[in-house]
Amino acid sequence: MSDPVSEFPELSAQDKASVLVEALPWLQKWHGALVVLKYGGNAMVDDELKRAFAQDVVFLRTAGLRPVVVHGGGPQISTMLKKLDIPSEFRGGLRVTTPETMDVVRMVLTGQVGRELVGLLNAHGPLAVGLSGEDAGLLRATRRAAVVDGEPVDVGLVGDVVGVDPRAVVDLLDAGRIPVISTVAPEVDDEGNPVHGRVLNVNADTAASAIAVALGAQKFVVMTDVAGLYRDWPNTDSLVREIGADDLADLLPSLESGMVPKMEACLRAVRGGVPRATVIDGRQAHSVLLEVFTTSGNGTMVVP
Ligand SMILES: Nc1ncnc2c1ncn2[C@@H]1O[C@H](COP(=O)(O)OP(=O)(O)O)[C@@H](O)[C@H]1O
Ligand SMILES: CC(=O)N[C@@H](CCC(=O)OP(=O)(O)O)C(=O)O
Repeated sequence: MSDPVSEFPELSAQDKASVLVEALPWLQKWHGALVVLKYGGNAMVDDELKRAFAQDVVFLRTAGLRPVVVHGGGPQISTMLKKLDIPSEFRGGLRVTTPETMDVVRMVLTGQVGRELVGLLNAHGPLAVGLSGEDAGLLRATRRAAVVDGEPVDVGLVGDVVGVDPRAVVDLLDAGRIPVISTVAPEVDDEGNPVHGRVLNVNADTAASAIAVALGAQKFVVMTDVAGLYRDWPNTDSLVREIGADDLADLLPSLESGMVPKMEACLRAVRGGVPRATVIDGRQAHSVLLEVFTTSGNGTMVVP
């Protein structure tokens, strides 16, 4: 392989050295750490950003961290449903999922979005392996209802993760691979017995936090399409840099729908033992690297 050329010829040698030196304590702190990254559908609509994300994940792995990617794909599911002329609506932030819609959700998440991410990561070497919540009993979910104006609403084949068996993910990490997980989950009944042949559509933020807790992750990072959590949305002066779990729990009821599953996921992660959960701006190239390896960090950090 020929030597790589500089991607940033406009930076001085001193600037480049400063960036590397600033990263040193963070490289030491996070060496060996298991980090779960939730990659959202809205953060993956631009090819350049997707490639930058793949570079960041491979960077983490090369620096000795253990990254696990959990992805969504809401916009991609909506695009495919439209192409197939299947009507689609959201109630209480959840997609109303008929059996026909579920086939498309599964096809798009596992067969399209997951495959694309695996391909982008593997442009750097044979690292990524894709799996879905259906593989090796990774996820189990029960049916849930959305709540709209205080009333439960039937949203069809939508689930809540009630169990995670992370052993397949750990096996891949131990083999030096990067697991890439799509969040389709087999249905179980209230006793935990499988409901044969049925899979459920689960919100990817919520599933990612359950996976982070089950893996005992040291860090949970959720990418989105805003700079972070705004206390007083959409007032851009109200960006929250750090928030404690109790403060966040008090704020949750006042948040609007898009941010609710994300912040709930962060809260569940820290309450489940993950020391830090961060929401970062997926529209900024290399936001993962900035979050993990710089002192100023990025986005909104939730701490216990
Ligand atoms: N308090 C808030 N802080 C930040 N974003 C908010 C807030 N309330 C609502 N939002 C909206 O939530 C959106 C993020 O949610 P969503 O679109 O579901 O993301 P994704 O597809 O990345 O999972 C933001 O783009 C923003 O429009
Ligand atoms: C139940 C439900 O709404 N599921 C989501 C699953 C995908 C997802 O969560 O994707 P993002 O992370 O890109 O939003 C959906 O069907 O869109």
